[in-house]
Formats: sequence, C-alpha cells, structure tokens
Amino acid sequence: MPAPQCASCHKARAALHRPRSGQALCGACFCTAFEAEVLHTVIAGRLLPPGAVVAVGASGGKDSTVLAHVLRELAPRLGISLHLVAVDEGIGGYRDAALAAVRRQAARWELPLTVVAYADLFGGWTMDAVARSTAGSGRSRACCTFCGVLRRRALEEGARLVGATHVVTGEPDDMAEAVLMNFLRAAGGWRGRGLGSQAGALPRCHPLQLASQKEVVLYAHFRRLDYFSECVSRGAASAVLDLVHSAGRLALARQRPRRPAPAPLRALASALCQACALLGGLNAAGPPGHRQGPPGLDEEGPPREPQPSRPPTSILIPTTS
Ligand SMILES: Nc1ncnc2c1ncn2[C@@H]1O[C@H](COP(=O)(O)OP(=O)(O)OP(=O)(O)O)[C@@H](O)[C@H]1O
Repeated sequence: MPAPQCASCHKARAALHRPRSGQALCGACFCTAFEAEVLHTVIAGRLLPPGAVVAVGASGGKDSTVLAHVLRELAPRLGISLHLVAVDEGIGGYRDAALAAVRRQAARWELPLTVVAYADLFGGWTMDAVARSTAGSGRSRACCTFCGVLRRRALEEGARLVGATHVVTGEPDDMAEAVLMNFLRAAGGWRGRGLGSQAGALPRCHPLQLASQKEVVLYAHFRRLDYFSECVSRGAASAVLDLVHSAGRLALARQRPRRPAPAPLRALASALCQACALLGGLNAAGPPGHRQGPPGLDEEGPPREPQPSRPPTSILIPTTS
C-alpha cells in the first residue's frame, strides 16, 4: 500500500506518524513542526530573552546535537547567539569519540566551541581518577554522583568563561524524572534540577523539555545530524509529557510566598558547593592518581562501544511504492 500524503503540505508522501498525534507527515514538514514547537516552548516559557548569549551544553549525544541544531535554526528569530560548551570528564575510551562529534558539529554549523576539562578545573581530578579513588565504596553509584555534580559545575564554569548569560542542555522528556523527583521532595514548592536554576548560577533551561525521545531521534534522522550514539531505545509516553506540562503549570501557579525549603531542597540548591565538598572528600583520601588501576568507569567490563543510531521504525512509514 502506498504511503499516505503528508497531512501538512499535501504534496510529498508521509514518512512518519507522529507518536502523540498520529498525524502523518513528510520528513520536511515534521522537522518544521518540531522546530516550531521548540520555538513555542522557548517563547511561552520566556526561557531565552532576545540578546541572550546561550551556552549550549554539547555532549555530542543526540539530545544536545538536536538542541544545538534547532536553536541554530531559531537563533535569528529569537535574537540570541550560541556558543557550544563541551565538558571533557576524562573518561578513557568514551568521551574522546563524543568530543570528536562535537568538534565536527561546531565546524559544520560554524558555531564557536569551548572545551573545559575536569582535570584543569578540579585540580587534576578526572572521572577515571575519581573511579579509581572511590573503588570499593559503592563505586558505580559514587561515580554517577561525582560526575553529575562536577559536570554541572564544569558547564557553569565554561559558560561563564565564554560570557554566556544562559545555559541550555538537552534532556527531552527525561524532564519527567526531575519533575517527579521534585514532586516527591517538596510538596510545598517547585525547585531543583528540572525546570529551575540553582541559586547563584546562570539561568539554565531545557528547550526540548516537551519533545519526546522518539521525535528527537526522528529529527536527527531527517536532518541527517551527525552525533555520538549510545542506546536510543527509550520510548516516550504521553503520561510523561503530561507530567512535564503539569509541572510547568505548577511553576506558574507558584505566586504565593514560598515556605522555607526543607533540608533536602537546601542541599539541592547548593550544587556548586556540593562540587567543592565532593572534591574535598576526594583530596582527603589522597591526590588524583594516588590509586592505580585500569582507566574507565565500568567495573563489570570495558567501556561501552557506541551503538549504531537508528530512528524508531515503529512510527516510520515504509517507503514502498
Ligand atoms: N560532557 C558534556 N559536555 C557538555 N554538556 C553535557 C555533557 N554531558 C551532558 N551534557 C548536557 O547535559 C544534557 C543531559 O546529559 P545526559 O548525559 O544526562 O543526557 P543524554 O540524554 O544522554 O544527553 P545527550 O543525548 O545530549 O548526550 C545533555 O543533553 C547536554 O546538554
């Protein structure tokens, strides 16, 4: 059976059914719609004012690749300028390939790129050194904690270095996780790693917050974006997006005076100090490199190989005649 006509341009054959609406669109109309939706997210949420100098957290992965590409398309309309900031965590066998992808993107899209390294920012500590230092102490979990906190700090440093006024990161419907965490942590207020920014830090936002993982992959596919690919098999659920919408409404409704945050929230709001606290703990146990061991974070085996990237075939329309 031939593919249906695109429901938007009525000229080309449809190439996909949009996961949420079921609308059949050709690749070009889908990309245009996707960009328009991100534009709406930015404008409606007042995420990036005209004149903003925006540091894009560029990991080389699909989310930040799509984010950078979409914002580059929208930049003239939004009146913003972009600067890619990549963090080199010092993870042997993993980050190098991702950074190479970021360099190719910067060159192709003619965007300025700054790379900041943990080793330079944190007194010689790389994630490989952290992994060795924390070995035997619930290592995998400790590594994620260190990496998340230090990366946030490094991105902030990089953004300030390039004179950015705002920071943006990928995170499409992963936002739901943050939303849920915030609901659970604070029945009385909305704050934290999700849609807000931390005290003293540059404003940080997630323009892809309402996009689904599947559509991010489809956008990358139709725009033929070159990115460093890991597992892309996570699906999108409408409930997840509804949750993010609810959080946005909750944030807008939060006009009443705020109650003092409970203790866990105060801890969340001090991630910059958290980085120093974690580094202090590491240094107390010995300088970077004091413990020898194999590089790489995965104690169960060697660092993961990148997986080939594929769009979710369940929503692509087969191109048969
Ligand atoms: N090394 C890095 N350098 C700069 N920004 C980063 C780096 N790692 C992550 N980020 C930013 O944080 C966001 C969330 O990263 P995380 O690894 O949690 O999610 P992800 O879904 O794998 O993102 P991506 O597909 O962009 O790699 C990324 O989209 C990116 O904007």
